[in-house]
Amino acid sequence: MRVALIQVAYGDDEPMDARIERVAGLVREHGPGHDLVVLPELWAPGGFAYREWADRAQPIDGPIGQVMSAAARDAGVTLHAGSIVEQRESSSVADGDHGLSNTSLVYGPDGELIAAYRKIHRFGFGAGEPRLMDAGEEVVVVDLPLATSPGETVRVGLSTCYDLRFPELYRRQLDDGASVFLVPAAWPAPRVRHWTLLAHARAVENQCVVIACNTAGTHAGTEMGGHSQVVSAKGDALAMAGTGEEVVRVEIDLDETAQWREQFPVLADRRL
Ligand SMILES: O=C(O)CCC(=O)C(=O)O
Repeated sequence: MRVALIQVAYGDDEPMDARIERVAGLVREHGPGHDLVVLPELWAPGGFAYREWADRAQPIDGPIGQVMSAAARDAGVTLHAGSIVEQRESSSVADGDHGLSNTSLVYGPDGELIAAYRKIHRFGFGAGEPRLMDAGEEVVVVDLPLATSPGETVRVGLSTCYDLRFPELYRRQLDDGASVFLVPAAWPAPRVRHWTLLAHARAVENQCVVIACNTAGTHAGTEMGGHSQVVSAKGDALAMAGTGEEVVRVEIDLDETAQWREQFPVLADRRL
């Protein structure tokens, strides 16, 4: 499986509309020839731009979704478009809810929406996400089409940033058949060691590939950590970005995951 992670860098001075066009251009430029392109969490509204989130919220089929769907189609790739601040339909907003979710969107090479995942674990310890957004409740595992091998799919589990700290979520995804975990993030620089450590831990303990795309640059006073990474099911770093804007390209041998699980059958020793 050929994958490109686009580690987007941004600051406070780039208007959201300009960034949406710029990132769509990056998908069109770097996507062709890959099976999957992955973008970071909340790259359009700003991962830590709490004050702007309400104004920048959109429904799933809003302007960001439309531009990302077109970019996936033009590039002929499956696109994990990172996440948006989703303005949910009033029918899905319960009493006391904010009506907003941190929602990841995945499009197929035909531009159709394949999956949406609402971040389950909200980051901020009472401020930020828990104060402004509602927690997702659904574990999402989905078969993604491989654009360069028509008819073939890979089963992936979706999660977002802070979710990486909660191993039980990944066990659920594993039990639902995932062999790859996709993790967009806006993970800050001061804790980037946790980011790399936890991605390796999730890969090793579940014998799954981890594809984790972080943000770069500094916005809303928060320096992002970069270091987007792809970790094999054996726990080897197949690719690791630096700290700036970067496109990381990697070819993943999906057969190696099944071979490793057979060769070192640790999952068979679980006691439930
Ligand atoms: O867990 C962390 O250290 C960072 C999490 C985060 O920034 C997020 O979920 O947006």
